[in-house]
Amino acid sequence: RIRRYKWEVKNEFKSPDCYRKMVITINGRTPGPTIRAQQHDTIIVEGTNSLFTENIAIHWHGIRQIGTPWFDGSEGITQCPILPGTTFKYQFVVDRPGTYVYHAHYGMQRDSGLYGSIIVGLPDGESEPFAYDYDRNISLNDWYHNSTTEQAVGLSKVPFQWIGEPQSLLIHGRGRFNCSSLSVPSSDPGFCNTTNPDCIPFRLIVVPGKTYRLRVSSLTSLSALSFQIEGHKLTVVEADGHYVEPFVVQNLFIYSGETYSVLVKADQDPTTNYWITSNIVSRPAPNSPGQGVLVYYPNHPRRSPPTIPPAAPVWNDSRPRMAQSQAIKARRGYIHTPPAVSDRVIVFLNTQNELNGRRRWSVNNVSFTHPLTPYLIALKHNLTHAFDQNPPPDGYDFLNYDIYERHPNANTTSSNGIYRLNFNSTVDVILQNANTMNPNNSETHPWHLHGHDFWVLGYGEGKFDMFNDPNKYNLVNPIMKNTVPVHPFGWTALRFKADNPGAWSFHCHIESHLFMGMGVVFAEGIEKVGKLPSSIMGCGQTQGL
Ligand SMILES: O=C1O[C@H]([C@@H](O)CO)C(O)=C1O
Repeated sequence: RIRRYKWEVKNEFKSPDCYRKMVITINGRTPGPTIRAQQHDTIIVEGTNSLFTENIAIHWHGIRQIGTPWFDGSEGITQCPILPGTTFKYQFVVDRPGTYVYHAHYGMQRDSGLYGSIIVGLPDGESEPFAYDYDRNISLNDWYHNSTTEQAVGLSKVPFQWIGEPQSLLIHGRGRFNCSSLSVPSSDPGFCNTTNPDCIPFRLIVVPGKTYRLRVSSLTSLSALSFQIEGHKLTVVEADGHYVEPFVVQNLFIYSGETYSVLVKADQDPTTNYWITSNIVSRPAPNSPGQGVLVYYPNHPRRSPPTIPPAAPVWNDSRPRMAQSQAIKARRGYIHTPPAVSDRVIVFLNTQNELNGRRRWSVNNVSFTHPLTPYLIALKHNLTHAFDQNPPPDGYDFLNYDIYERHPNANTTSSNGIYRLNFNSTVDVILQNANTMNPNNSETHPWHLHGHDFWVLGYGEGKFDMFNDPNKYNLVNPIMKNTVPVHPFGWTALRFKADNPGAWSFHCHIESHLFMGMGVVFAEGIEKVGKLPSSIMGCGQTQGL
């Protein structure tokens, strides 16, 4: 089946957390419309860019774009930007059931509210390996009051001006900023108003005794979150479109770019309502939690729970987060066994550095910059001057580097060179975390791979040991994912098959970190890429192709 969507992308004033701000909407909404489809359907989205002055590009996160690498939606990698006033048609097949997301992939535009969910069901007659009565969707986000452009200017200026922590957390597009905390109150009553209908808290109405499949996704700009429903256990059954061997948690840790399905049974005292909360972990965030309400039918939906919202986990204890990452295994009967060995091992040391006085993030001491000509087009048309032809390094100085200290060479290098992978080869990637430029500090980075799923072979603390740690890899039932955290001062090991012809971004899903250079590009099987559509052309050296 073909599912067609016509979207208009616009600037509008909205108050998702009661504070009025210019946002980017799709057909008047943020989050945008949910795409619902069945496995093997073709999705056609005709998106008109009605922004006044900004380009756009939309990435279909978790959809591998097999045979359509030009519709991945990553500006500068797979396409030229979509200019204001123009309409771009994305067309691709959703080849796997599961929970996915879409979002802007142009600069840090996702932060302005251009995001939504993609839900792919099984074909008729097939069923999931778990039972539930109702299917519901919750997207989580964090929210800033200044504009994406202001953030970008601060991040790229000397001295560096950090974006700071978000002003609020949104649950399905709604949050609650404390308007009375504004230092300069506005005379305009609509400017920050807790009675604004845009910021009515999210409510999930449940029927006592029924089981709900909640599809929880996070598209935060920065924050790692802990999600919980007061008094209710969450059974994790799906991660990034793959079935998980079920396990029960009180709170789900979720990183930007991840999706999960959890089963929740409405089995508590039905005479009251319960808090649904999101809290920031891994960073010392001063703000209040995201709050929604689980409403037991037929209680009044406006009735607040009688309790104080459940306490957040301690923000700086990474052990429970590491433990939950390690608990996620492929479900029995749905295991894709990884290749036993790999053809190439690439170790990515993640560091914070400076480049000509600017604060940057680097991978193996290379801070990524975008070329003007998208890689896919440059590679296919052999435009060898479009980007640096020298590949970045496959590793770093393992023996001597101290991950618990600041990078000794504060001045990093920058490049737009890429990693060329042999087609159909098996590649291992070890993400190695380290100290930032601040003493005794290491952050959490969710890394997202376009165009593929990878097996998560293991996580560890400290410096990855090339000789011993590979012996501990899980080759029996590793989960496949497209986004994975690397925990503070830790490492994460992945394996994937370079079997999807195209050019694919692999990057930290924190908007500001990617903007500051925390990403790489993989290319494989370019000779197998079909004829590129002319709609992706127009920028850099692609004019006239
Ligand atoms: O990129 C970042 O910069 C700041 C901080 O390191 C600046 O000192 C921070 O918390 C980041 O994640």
